[in-house]
Amino acid sequence: MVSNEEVFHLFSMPVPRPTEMHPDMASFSFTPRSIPYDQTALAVLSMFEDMGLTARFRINKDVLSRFALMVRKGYREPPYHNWAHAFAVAHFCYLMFKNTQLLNYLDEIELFALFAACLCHDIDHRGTTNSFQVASGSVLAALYCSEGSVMERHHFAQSMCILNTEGCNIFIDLPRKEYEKALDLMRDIILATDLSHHLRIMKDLETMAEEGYDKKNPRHRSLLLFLLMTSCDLSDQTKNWTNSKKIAELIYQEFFSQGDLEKATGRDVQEMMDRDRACIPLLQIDFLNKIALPVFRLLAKIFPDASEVLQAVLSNRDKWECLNTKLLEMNAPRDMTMFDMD
Ligand SMILES: Cc1nc2ccc(C(=O)NCC(C)C)cc2n2c(-c3cc(OC(C)(C)C)ccc3Cl)nnc12
Ligand SMILES: [Mg+2]
Ligand SMILES: [Zn+2]
Repeated sequence: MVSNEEVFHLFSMPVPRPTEMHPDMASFSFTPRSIPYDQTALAVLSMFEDMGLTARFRINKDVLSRFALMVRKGYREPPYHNWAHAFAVAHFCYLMFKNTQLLNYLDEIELFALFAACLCHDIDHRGTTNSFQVASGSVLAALYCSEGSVMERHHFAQSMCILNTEGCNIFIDLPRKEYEKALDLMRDIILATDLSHHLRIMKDLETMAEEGYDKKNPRHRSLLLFLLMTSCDLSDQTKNWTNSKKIAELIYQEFFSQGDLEKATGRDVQEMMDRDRACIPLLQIDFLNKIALPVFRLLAKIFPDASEVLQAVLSNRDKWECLNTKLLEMNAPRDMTMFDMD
């Protein structure tokens, strides 16, 4: 639980507009990681307000403050899957609202659920993968491995715990039907952040983009929410090269720590988790080409106003190609030491 002083301090402050917090907070090039940790809870309130969600759903300000502080507190501090990631993910959802006609595609309850899911989608992450949970026989695997998406089920369960905590339920004043819809959406959207779920629906996403989004088609509405969630989850790749390179550093710190654990327990290690074998530029080129770029190509096709983010990801992919070529020419080791290169 968060202290009453913390909550009072937050909800007693007048909520600034996002652009009063940072002049370019509503532009795609803005890096949300530049907002200091202790301003992020206020920034969450500010984005809720600016999207009209607080008014539309009569969200009580002290409930929203308690919710934001509880969610932030629900994150651990692994190198990548921490609160800064969740905040950056939610910020991209806000950017889509500010820079595209998002509410021509989704209705407000879907936006509300998507934004809340962005904030909660990795809560209590330990910096290890689903397969590591199963292989190490963790408590979470014992709880969820029969259904799959072990971590994502845990993230949703943790989110429900917060919503069921006294004074923290931001959906509480919704009529019953909207309340149930919001929680169903939260669940489906958080479960959709499992990479294997995303790979399973890629064909359907491409078909939807080909046919053209049809907001009367419930399947299209679900697919669009999943695409938006994945875009938000990958949005660090839509920023400048410095940000992109920094994120890779954090992700491989997490991956290599898992690899070290797997080596220590005599289990075989994937190359991308093995600090002695991984070639980070090649792995990033592969991930951007196979996973990130297809996502942002689809996003740009459905939301032409978001085309600039696709350009940014292409530019980052090209930077990794240049770096890889340079390292090959220098016949240099392509490990973490490469991070002090520009
Ligand atoms: C910069 C960047 N490099 C990555 C390199 C590799 C991988 C990875 O898991 N490779 C496994 C093989 C089987 C593909 C993920 C990476 N990654 C993610 C990410 C995305 C996730 O899932 C969604 C959002 C649904 C795609 C889930 C977890 C993570 Cl960490 N976010 N940023 C990155
Ligand atoms: Mg996740
Ligand atoms: Zn995530």
